[in-house]
Amino acid sequence: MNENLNPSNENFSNEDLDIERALRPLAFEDFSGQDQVLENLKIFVQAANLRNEALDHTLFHGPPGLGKTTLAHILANELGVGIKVTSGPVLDKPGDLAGLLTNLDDRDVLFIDEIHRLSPIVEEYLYSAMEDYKIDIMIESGPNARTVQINLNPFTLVGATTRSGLLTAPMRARFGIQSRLQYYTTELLATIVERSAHILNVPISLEAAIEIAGRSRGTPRIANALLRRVRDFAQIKGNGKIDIEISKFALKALNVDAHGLDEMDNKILITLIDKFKGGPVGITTLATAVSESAETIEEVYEPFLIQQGFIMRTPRGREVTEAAYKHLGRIKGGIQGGLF
Ligand SMILES: Nc1ncnc2c1ncn2[C@@H]1O[C@H](COP(=O)(O)OP(=O)(O)OP(=O)(O)O)[C@@H](O)[C@H]1O
Ligand SMILES: [Mg+2]
Repeated sequence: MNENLNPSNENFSNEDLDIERALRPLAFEDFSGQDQVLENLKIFVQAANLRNEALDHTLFHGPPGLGKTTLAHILANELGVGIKVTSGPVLDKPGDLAGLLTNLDDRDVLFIDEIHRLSPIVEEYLYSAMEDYKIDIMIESGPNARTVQINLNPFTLVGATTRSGLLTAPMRARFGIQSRLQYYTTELLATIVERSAHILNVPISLEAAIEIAGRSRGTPRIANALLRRVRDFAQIKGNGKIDIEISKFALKALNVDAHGLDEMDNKILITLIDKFKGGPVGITTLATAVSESAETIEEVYEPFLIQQGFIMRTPRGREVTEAAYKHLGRIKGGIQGGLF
């Protein structure tokens, strides 16, 4: 799993990751939001269960912390099967993959996180496993070396990626089900915060849940992380209950952006304003200016900035909006927009 590699949770401790696991929904019923995705998955799972077949290979893509790993585990639970978990960078030899594949029981889920980071040899090896549930295995070595074909149990590959643009076309084509996860609304995140508070056994007011939700960058993982930090403040500085006052106090002390924007979000907006007079500017130029890859900006950062109305995509490139100037306390056509 890539829990330590993505921008939204790099500062989390091990304890945080344990709690994150405890807060993870285990069934369709506990999972809020992503309605369209969920409706479809429920039907596909029901049909697969009815026919006693493996679910079609399923790809989840979308920004970090929106529920891809969670959904992979939910799928296995709802199919009533086992799950084996690995990730693209870990699987560096076809032999590793063969070991996993031959140990799958009928209809099991194999979850490959960061599937865009599979090595080309491993990826190619996966193709026949996905398509025909067959793999070639090399036995013996030297002059007696030969390959034998092994039949696998029918299984479901669940892939997750934050960077679907980096998936090869043949890989993508082998997923019968492909779902893109979207950012969550504040209302939805507030219900997730309330559910998590309930699990953590800490009382919270609706107003406080909404306040925390609104600063969570549309992302359940961030909402849960903020909730845990606010809970610390409530226990040490307050009376243990999370109300709006202690929430505001804690979020201010934590230096959380009013919209939950992270460092890179703000860097992108500030760069657009200060270096490019607010744009429009091409994505590659912008990417170079903020030292990030164009694909990451397009897939991880930009969708949220667009959804929040801070950036517009125009035919000539990316442009900041009035709201971005306001958010950063800048004046449009300020110093940089003057004479020069
Ligand atoms: N719809 C949801 N309802 C409740 N909690 C959720 C939901 N989606 C995600 N979460 C919570 O957010 C946390 C992060 O979700 P998850 O690990 O599934 O994200 P991810 O998309 O796999 O992220 P990454 O790309 O970083 O791997 C989970 O531990 C879970 O508690
Ligand atoms: Mg994940």
